[in-house]
Amino acid sequence: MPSYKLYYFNLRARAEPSRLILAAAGVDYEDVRIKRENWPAEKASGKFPLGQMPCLEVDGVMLAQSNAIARYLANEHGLAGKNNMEKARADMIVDTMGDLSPHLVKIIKEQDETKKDELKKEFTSKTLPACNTSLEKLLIQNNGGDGYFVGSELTWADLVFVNHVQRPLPGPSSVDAFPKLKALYEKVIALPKISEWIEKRPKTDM
Ligand SMILES: N[C@@H](CCC(=O)N[C@@H](CS)C(=O)NCC(=O)O)C(=O)O
Repeated sequence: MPSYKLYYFNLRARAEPSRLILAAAGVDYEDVRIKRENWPAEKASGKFPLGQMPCLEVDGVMLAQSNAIARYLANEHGLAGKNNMEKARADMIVDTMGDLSPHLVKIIKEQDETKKDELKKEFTSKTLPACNTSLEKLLIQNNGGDGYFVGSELTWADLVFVNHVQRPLPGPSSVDAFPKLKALYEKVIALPKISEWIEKRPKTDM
């Protein structure tokens, strides 16, 4: 088993899918959480290939880009899908959630509180429900929506979905109106390795 070091800020955000994958796989790793005040020096050190985090160090080799890292870990630990079609469906579901990122970044970066509230309202009333509608449709295409997103076993798409539901905006109730998604969320967070990680992980705002 390689030695893994996962570098990020003390946040769930872009690193949490990889942490959930490592938890589901029962793999040991070093969860390195760099303090904001130390980041400029770390960034300037040249250690991080793109000058950004998350990064995963695998036996001394650095990988950047959160989705590339998560997909690599999923492939390594049997959570990517059983064949290329399953893998492509898992990617499709992950990318569907990834389409929300620019909206979230815009909200986080907005300094004007009135504009921020407007963006949040737009996100919670339109953007997020549209995404969840698409996700539920994709879920129902597999086993009528009563299993996992892909095939017959847990994949990283289900774990990225857990992080999607637990996003700080608009809060953990975002799938209440989507019964199949809600049932999937509850099933995945109840898996022993996942519930253990959620219980013990550092408590952060996002
Ligand atoms: N597309 C990249 C984006 C990475 C990214 O934006 N990282 C931010 C934190 S979420 C960062 O490192 N910011 C500090 C900086 O750019 O100096 C990914 O998904 O990993």
